[in-house]
Amino acid sequence: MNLKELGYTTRLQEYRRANQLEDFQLGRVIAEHKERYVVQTSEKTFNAEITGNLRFSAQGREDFPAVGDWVALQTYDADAAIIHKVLPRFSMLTRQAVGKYGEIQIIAANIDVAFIVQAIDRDFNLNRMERYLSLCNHSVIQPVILLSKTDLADKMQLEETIIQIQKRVKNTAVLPLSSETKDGYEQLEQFLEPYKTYCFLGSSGVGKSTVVNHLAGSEVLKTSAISSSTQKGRHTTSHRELIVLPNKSIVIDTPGMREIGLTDNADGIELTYDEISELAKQCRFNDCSHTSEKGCAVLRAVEDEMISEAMLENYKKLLREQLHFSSSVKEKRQKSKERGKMIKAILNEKKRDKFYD
Ligand SMILES: Nc1nc2c(ncn2[C@@H]2O[C@H](COP(=O)(O)OP(=O)(O)OP(=O)(O)O)[C@@H](O)[C@H]2O)c(=O)[nH]1
Ligand SMILES: [Zn+2]
Repeated sequence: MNLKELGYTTRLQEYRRANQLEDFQLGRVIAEHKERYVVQTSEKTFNAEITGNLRFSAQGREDFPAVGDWVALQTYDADAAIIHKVLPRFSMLTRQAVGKYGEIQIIAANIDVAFIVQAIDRDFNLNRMERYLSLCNHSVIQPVILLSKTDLADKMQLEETIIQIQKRVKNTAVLPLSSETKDGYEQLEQFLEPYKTYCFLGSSGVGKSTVVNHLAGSEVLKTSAISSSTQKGRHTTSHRELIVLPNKSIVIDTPGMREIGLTDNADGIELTYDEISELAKQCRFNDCSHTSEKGCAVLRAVEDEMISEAMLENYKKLLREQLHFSSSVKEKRQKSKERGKMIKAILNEKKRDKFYD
């Protein structure tokens, strides 16, 4: 497999040259296991760890490698390597780390297109869809909505659902798909370009793995079938989350997600709700909260049924959430700064005491 087949671009090549990384091997992270990484190079896969330097200079999760990352590595054994550098990402999908408030988790790096998968049955939820859209819009990731399991609905329900989506979500392709009947697969395959990287985002059980398996064909189906359900206790090399399809598109398999908390994401939200953002410019007050203010252009648009009230409510909710995240990050930074100052003061005092002893 050459690097191009893993998604290597001329931009990365230029970066490698400009930063004297040509003595290192280059590879893409295809799986991650608690600071241990499986990296695919043009020749083989390596089990890799990061250098101590990289770990100690890391300021947050963003500085560690993630699945989809390009890394410069030095091999030291038949299948072991050390990661020296994470190459700049062109996109990064993040969410709030579950159970760790104010911390981010990287879902995947260097993604071109994200399919937001929702099944037409119980899973379908417009608010959640907008949440995923905000995630994609925050980075330069093109979102496509994949409405799965369409065989579970009749024609009318399908049509109504698509209209419902299009009313709320503008400028985004909606692809109805059934892995049972194969309806929609032709259209899906038209979306998949060689050497570009895709991921399928959505709740558990919406049919993401089934789609990837169908696209991959029987040969990769085996590896996918193993990697889908429980990943515990398996040797890292057998597990890969980055799959190259027969048409040379690259798919990063992400786990089903129950929670998708937003991180520092105001721009992603504004882009997702560009209609509201545009209208807000016409509100009488600059800091209008669009709740009860006089001269609010957004509320007027809701009254005129130009935009839906549910959409406005979700917009506000997401904004509140990301504000909360941002301020808790700030608070954390402030606290650690204060702690640093305190330690410094104590050390200084000790020094002084020594001086007078
Ligand atoms: N009726 C119907 N069932 C489907 C379809 N696609 C998948 N399923 C079924 O839905 C269940 C879940 O499918 P998966 O592909 O494992 O779902 P997933 O999104 O990958 O789930 P996680 O791996 O947990 O994230 C399986 O029992 C599939 O057989 C479909 O198009 N129609
Ligand atoms: Zn307003």
